[in-house]
Amino acid sequence: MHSKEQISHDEYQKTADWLMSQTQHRPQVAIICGSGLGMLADTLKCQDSFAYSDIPGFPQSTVQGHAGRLVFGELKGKTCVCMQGRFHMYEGHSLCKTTFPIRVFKLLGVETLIVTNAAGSLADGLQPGDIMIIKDHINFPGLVGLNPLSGPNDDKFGPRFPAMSGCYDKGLRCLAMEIAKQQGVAGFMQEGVYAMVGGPNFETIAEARLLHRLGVDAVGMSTAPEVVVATHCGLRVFGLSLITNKVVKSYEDSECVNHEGVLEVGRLRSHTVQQLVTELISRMEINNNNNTSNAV
Ligand SMILES: O=P(O)(O)O[C@@H]1C[C@H](O)[C@@H](CO)O1
Ligand SMILES: Nc1nc2[nH]cnc2c(=O)[nH]1
Repeated sequence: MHSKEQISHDEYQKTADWLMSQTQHRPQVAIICGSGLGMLADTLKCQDSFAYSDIPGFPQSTVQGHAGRLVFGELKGKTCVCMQGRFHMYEGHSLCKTTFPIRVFKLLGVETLIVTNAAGSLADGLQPGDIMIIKDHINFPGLVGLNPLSGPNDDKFGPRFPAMSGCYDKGLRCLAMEIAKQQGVAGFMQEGVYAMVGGPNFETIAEARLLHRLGVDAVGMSTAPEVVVATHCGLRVFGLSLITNKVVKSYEDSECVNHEGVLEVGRLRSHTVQQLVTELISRMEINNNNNTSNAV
């Protein structure tokens, strides 16, 4: 079911054209807010915002903690667009739909994508409340063919066989670490590998042990398809996971993860994430060669 649906170039373009007719903002940076991290959009000045239900072609967000609004605005001299709420495979969306906004952003002239998510930690050194800069990912659905790029390739967006090594920009990762040190939060920040699983259930103990043995530092239910599509169309990507819980790996452990707890940690750490992302956007250099006039 997931690989069959195709979205034509015209459909992405129609949505981009509609947005450009509704706002003067021409974003350079797009931000996707993970569960409980929607407040990132509040930092934008001179906002124009649109409910997903009002945007032609946009899917609808159905998850608690994902408001379902696209917010445009200015942040530290950069024009940004922020998704307050993302789309997950487990909601029943096709992977093309979950990643629909990414190609629209490309057509709007976006150059850099910042993805955030809530994730459970497998690494012993990552505690709830820690922030993991995503160094790389394992896209489990992608490994078995559930990939938003399946089906005929749209050459206007990118190549048939895109490379994914280096898809999380090293320069931005280093800059984020430097900022964390300056902001005094480096003690609870480290780089790691994120793995996407399909969800919506959390992991069994045996699954958690498997992921741990495979070298996964944090696990969640999103992000990888967005990053695959962004990398395919040439966007620079920065990603971070807010660790909201430890994934239970022991049969002796009676703790149980739940979505409310995930949202709560998001709220507790929201200010830190906001400050980090704001400073990163302020200090990142933008290559202004990806404006709407030469976007594919
Ligand atoms: O949108 P993200 O990846 O932040 O959401 C995570 C994964 C599930 O959707 C949810 C579980 O609580 O949080
Ligand atoms: N799969 C998964 N997703 C999460 N999102 C937040 N915490 C978790 C978790 O423990 N597992």
